[in-house]
Amino acid sequence: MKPFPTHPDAIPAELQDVMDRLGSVAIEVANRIARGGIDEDLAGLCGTNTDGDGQKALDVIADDAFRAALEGSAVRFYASEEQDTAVTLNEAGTLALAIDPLDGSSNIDTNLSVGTIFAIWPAAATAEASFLRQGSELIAAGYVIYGPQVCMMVSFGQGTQKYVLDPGSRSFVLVDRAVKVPPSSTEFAINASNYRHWPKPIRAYIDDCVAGTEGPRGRNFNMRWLASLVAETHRILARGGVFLYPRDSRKGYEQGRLRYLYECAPIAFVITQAGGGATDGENPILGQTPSRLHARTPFVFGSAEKVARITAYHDLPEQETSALFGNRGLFRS
Ligand SMILES: O=P(O)(O)OC[C@H]1O[C@](O)(COP(=O)(O)O)[C@@H](O)[C@@H]1O
Ligand SMILES: [Mg+2]
Ligand SMILES: [Mg+2]
Repeated sequence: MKPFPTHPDAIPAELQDVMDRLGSVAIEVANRIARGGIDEDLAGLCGTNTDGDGQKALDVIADDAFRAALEGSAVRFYASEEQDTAVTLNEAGTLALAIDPLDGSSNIDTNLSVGTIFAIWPAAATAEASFLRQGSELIAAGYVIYGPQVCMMVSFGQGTQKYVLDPGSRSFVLVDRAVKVPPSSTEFAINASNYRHWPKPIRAYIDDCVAGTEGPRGRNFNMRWLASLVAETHRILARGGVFLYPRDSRKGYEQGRLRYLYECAPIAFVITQAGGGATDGENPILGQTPSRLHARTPFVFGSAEKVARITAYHDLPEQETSALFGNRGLFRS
């Protein structure tokens, strides 16, 4: 049995082959995670990547495995969060694939969900031309979550589909062909330890949520932070809410933390195909063009109405965002 079933919307054969290869590696990675600590230490530090992030053993294992499996496929250019530059895998290939081989790697030793995020564009003449373009030109994107259940969420531009790994047959099974982000929820996700570094509109939005029934929103909210983008995305696809990783005043966080190619563009594609919203706080993520492979961007995504509300906070006059739950113009209209 093929690891990734034939897609109901009949995707091109070369894309189907790439999905099979991604599916098989994901199954291998899931098995390796399940056996972590028995014969290898997957959380052991083994270097730093081009962004200066510490690399864990599993970051490198996953990157090597995906790259090796895609050799000989239609993937011409392979750009990974773990590599300095894009790698040419097949001069005759027609696709360009960007990957975060292991997302949420600070969670490996805590046995919380981690994942793999991928984005596929048609290949252009060079790697730069293939990757430094708008996210709206993606032809496919998705992620695998290695959690209590292994799932793949993927979009080929016609909605978002959910697959669950059947460990018995070692193949992904389609369980929902039109996943939708629930429009309402009282949950938000942000790393609140950075509050003092955030821009005013983000502080104002969170102040109003935290004020609960006593603030301008007039209801209580709940907060989550898993430090694993795939796990946050999966929760938002299941029950709505909003995720924020804004730019902040710390050195190196001028454009937030998350990378456009390997994280934000693919997650934005999956979320918007599921009816949600995805911006940098003000403008749609998929309308942007990264300036370099490892470019970062502030990232806000989730239930469309919440994402739009956060954009509206950026349009408020300075005196309204600087006052702790002051008379936000938003609520007077
Ligand atoms: O530790 P912080 O600053 O809260 O950042 C958490 C974010 O970093 C990430 O772990 C970055 O991903 P990597 O593990 O691929 O570097 C995201 O998954 C997560 O949203
Ligand atoms: Mg990541
Ligand atoms: Mg990673």
